[in-house]
Amino acid sequence: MSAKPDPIDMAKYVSALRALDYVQDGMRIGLGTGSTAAWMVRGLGERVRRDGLRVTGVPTSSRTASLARECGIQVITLEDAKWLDLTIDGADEFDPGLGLIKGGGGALLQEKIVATASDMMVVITDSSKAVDTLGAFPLPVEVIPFGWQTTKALIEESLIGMDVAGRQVTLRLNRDAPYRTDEGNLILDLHLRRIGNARQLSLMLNQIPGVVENGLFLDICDVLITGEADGGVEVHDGASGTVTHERMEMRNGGNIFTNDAG
Ligand SMILES: O=C[C@H](O)[C@H](O)[C@H](O)COP(=O)(O)O
Repeated sequence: MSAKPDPIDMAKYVSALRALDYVQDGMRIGLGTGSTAAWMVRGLGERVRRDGLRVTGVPTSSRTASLARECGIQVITLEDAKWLDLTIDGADEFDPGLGLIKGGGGALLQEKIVATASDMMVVITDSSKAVDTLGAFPLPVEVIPFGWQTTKALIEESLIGMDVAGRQVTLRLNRDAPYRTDEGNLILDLHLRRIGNARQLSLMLNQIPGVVENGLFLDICDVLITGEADGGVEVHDGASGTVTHERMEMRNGGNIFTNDAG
């Protein structure tokens, strides 16, 4: 890192660097998408270049693929890798049970496929994304373009029976045009405000013809790392339920964090 980032970026950087402790030589790693995951990709690239770490990466978006290559990480497809040791990715929102909303950057489909094909998923976040109940962040749903307005109407109708606090559904735009995912699909954002039963909602959404996938990641995250701008980091292990607090000490004028666990 050449310049000190702003506090939110610092928190993202801290969590990303802590997540690299899970990386071992020879691993096949799912590379997430978004600003937090980008710090992880840069950090991983540094270890490849500096330490000779040998890993292969399966990116979850074309953006991450470009960044990984720039950083000197060997990129392979999921078809070639077939199964992964570890995925490290960000999230838009997380609850105390490690349920997530993802897809704010439009990469939820590849992210869910890659995370599900991994022995372990480590999620890197900052505390601004913590919620008691999911739903404050609009839930992204990827739909195919064919008949998308019908799909949207079916989603709206199905939401009537759901335990949610809002029911507005909007088409995601990129400037004035519909946003397109890497797969050429569209994103509908569901403004639900509070999701009472995430599991039921996820099942309902994925049963609607035209829906490809939704951004609820349930029972997928194994470890959630929450960074703070001052170098503090909380590591929540889903399997054991333990939550540990550590401190990443800055060295070299804030350019390198090391883990002085305490
Ligand atoms: O589609 C995007 C991904 O789900 C991201 O992981 C998520 O939006 C978090 O992104 P960021 O780290 O930029 O907040």
